Amino acid sequence: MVEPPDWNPEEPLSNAFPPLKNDLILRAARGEETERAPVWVMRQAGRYLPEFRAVRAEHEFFEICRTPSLACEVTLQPIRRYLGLVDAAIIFSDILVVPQAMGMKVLMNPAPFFPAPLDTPADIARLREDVDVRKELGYVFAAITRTRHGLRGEVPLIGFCGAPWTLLAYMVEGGGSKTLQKAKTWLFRYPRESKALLARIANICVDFLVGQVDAGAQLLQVFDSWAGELSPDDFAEFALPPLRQIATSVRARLAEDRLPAVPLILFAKGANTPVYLSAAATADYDVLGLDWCVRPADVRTAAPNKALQGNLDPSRLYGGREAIEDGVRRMCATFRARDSPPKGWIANLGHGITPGVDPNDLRWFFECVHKYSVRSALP
Ligand SMILES: Cc1c2[nH]c(c1CCC(=O)O)Cc1[nH]c(c(CCC(=O)O)c1C)Cc1[nH]c(c(CCC(=O)O)c1C)Cc1[nH]c(c(C)c1CCC(=O)O)C2
Repeated sequence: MVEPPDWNPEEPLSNAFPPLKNDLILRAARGEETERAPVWVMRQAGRYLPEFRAVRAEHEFFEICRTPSLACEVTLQPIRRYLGLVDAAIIFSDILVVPQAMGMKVLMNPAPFFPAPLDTPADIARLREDVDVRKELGYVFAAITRTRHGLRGEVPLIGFCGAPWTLLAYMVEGGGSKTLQKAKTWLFRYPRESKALLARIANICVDFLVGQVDAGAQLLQVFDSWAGELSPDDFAEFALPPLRQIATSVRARLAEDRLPAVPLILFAKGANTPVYLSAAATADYDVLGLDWCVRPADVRTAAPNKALQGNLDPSRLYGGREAIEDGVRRMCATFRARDSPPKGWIANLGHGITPGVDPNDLRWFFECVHKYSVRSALP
């Protein structure tokens, strides 16, 4: 493990942060209709940015995650570049730091790789029994506190974690997978053990998310990247209970610890159709993230009390200025349709930005959102 040279675990977390200058995303997340849509993009600190690639050329992926000064630097890169255009920062880290905290080895070369995945439930014995989240993941908290100061109040800082189902899938598959055959074998062959492990992961996520708020995170997002690989019934049986557990417990713990009641975002990729969304809407998240395979008008009735986030196809950013402008115009018109009830909307892509996008095209995406998400700009 790389020892973070600039982080003293004994150092108290300072929470005297600079005052926030832009609260657009916080208002939208709470369900308010805003003067224009706040906008950020998933993976906005990433390989499409030359300044990120320059840092990556010098440091390993998890070394950046574990070194607060580096994590802070790459989190700030897109904020600096797009100042005045982007409305939130997301802390640089990865969802796979939680399996690491549970005692699993995870490499990134360049995709995630677990040298010793969980083959059968007997392997659960290899996991750390009690995870001291502050000890294992305190470097994320230190990075958040440092970044909150570094942001100087320009935009709010988002903390995040992976959802238990997506994390279990990585821990069992040992990396990415097209079919999730091993992870699904677990769910269907060992449902009891799977549910127990999902609940155990959820408990760690709760400590991790509460710690991130304590350190300075102003919104939280849970990424369930593989939610849509489950049938609606299996989603409801396996993925949803730990997602509910996370939202309910995080809110209770924040209140107990007198921490800010930050908005919670759930991005359950692929779990987009009304049947999934009406289930997801029963969990206590403020915002539901959408991928690009659904029209907002079709889901408003399934989740009437939720703000929405999304949902331009990230590949549109490869299509040039006209394709981006057309896509954003249409996205704004559908999220802001006159006959839809006014409700919070956070503009975003429908999944993470991909390597190879021209950073100037992302700038154009932001500019188009600023232009077309103003209600009066629409026909
Ligand atoms: C599934 C998942 C992972 N990580 C994450 C998810 C959920 C979102 C999603 O579905 O995309 C979440 C994530 N990963 C990263 C962030 C940082 C914050 C941000 O800018 O959004 C966040 C929020 C950095 C990263 N995480 C990773 C990179 C690129 C790796 C590199 O720098 O070499 C970055 C910037 C690597 C990573 N990490 C992961 C994969 C599958 C990969 C490799 C493939 C890929 O890049 O998409 C696991």
